[in-house]
Amino acid sequence: MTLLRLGTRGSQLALAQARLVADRLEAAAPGLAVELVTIATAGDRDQATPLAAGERPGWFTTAIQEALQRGEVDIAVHSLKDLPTRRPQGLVIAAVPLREDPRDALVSRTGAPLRSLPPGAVVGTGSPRREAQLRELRPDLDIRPIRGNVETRIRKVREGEYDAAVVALAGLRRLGLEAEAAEIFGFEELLPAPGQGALAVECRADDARARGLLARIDDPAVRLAVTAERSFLAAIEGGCSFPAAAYAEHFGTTLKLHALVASGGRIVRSKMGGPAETAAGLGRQLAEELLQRAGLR
Ligand SMILES: NCc1[nH]cc(CCC(=O)O)c1CC(=O)O
Repeated sequence: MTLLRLGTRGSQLALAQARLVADRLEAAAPGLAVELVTIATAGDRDQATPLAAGERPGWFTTAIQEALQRGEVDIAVHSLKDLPTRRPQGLVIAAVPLREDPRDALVSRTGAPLRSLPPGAVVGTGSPRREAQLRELRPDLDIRPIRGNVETRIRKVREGEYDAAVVALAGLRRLGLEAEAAEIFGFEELLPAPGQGALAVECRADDARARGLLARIDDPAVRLAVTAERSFLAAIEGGCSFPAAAYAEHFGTTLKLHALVASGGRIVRSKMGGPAETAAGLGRQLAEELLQRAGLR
């Protein structure tokens, strides 16, 4: 019996995701036992500061990466969309094992979809990406910051602090709360964050044992899709600090990357197709096009 220590946040969603990865690893490597080690991140310690995605890179991941670098755990599981595009020293993303449905969902107090919320309804989201797209769909809404894990946000809606909130469908599904979704948004309405719904498993670059084990649960198709999305994000971050969204769809051996940037109350959208193995280039090219069209280059 050999042991692998897995570092994870302690939220219900993080633990559900960590168990998914642990189960896959144990199934792929008979005789392996995976032990979950919970680690509190800055985002877990501070539940009050309004959180703008992208404003605090590493808020949910850095403490776990540091434990990995110190050798306190052997692997780390993250929601890929929380992982900054800037890579830390000595760590690799050795598996992108599975992706849940990447779409965003609306949770509302009365069960009403977005179009049926009353004028001026209070909608919770701390994400500038979600806010920009919601404003285009419903300019009358009162969009307010919301913090806390998925269950907390649902509770704040139920208790009437908000009429509705937008959350990742992946989070609802993994918590067994899919029935809470009043609406699931199409990509043309609310394009997700790069990497949404996907998991990333990191280990130390020089840990051959962990790399070998993680290679067994890597999904190359998911990896290519999120590579396109993250290379888009990295190129946008180099050019501006505006909200961005991206999702890469698979069609056999080709990828179709949908992306948008929001700037000055305006959303600029585009899409681009290409062979899956050109994923990184596809992301960079689409970022360049959008930055130019948005007048940011
Ligand atoms: N930082 C929040 C966060 N990070 C990952 C998820 C959900 C799972 C995922 O998107 O992969 C969420 C919650 C949400 O966006 O509603």
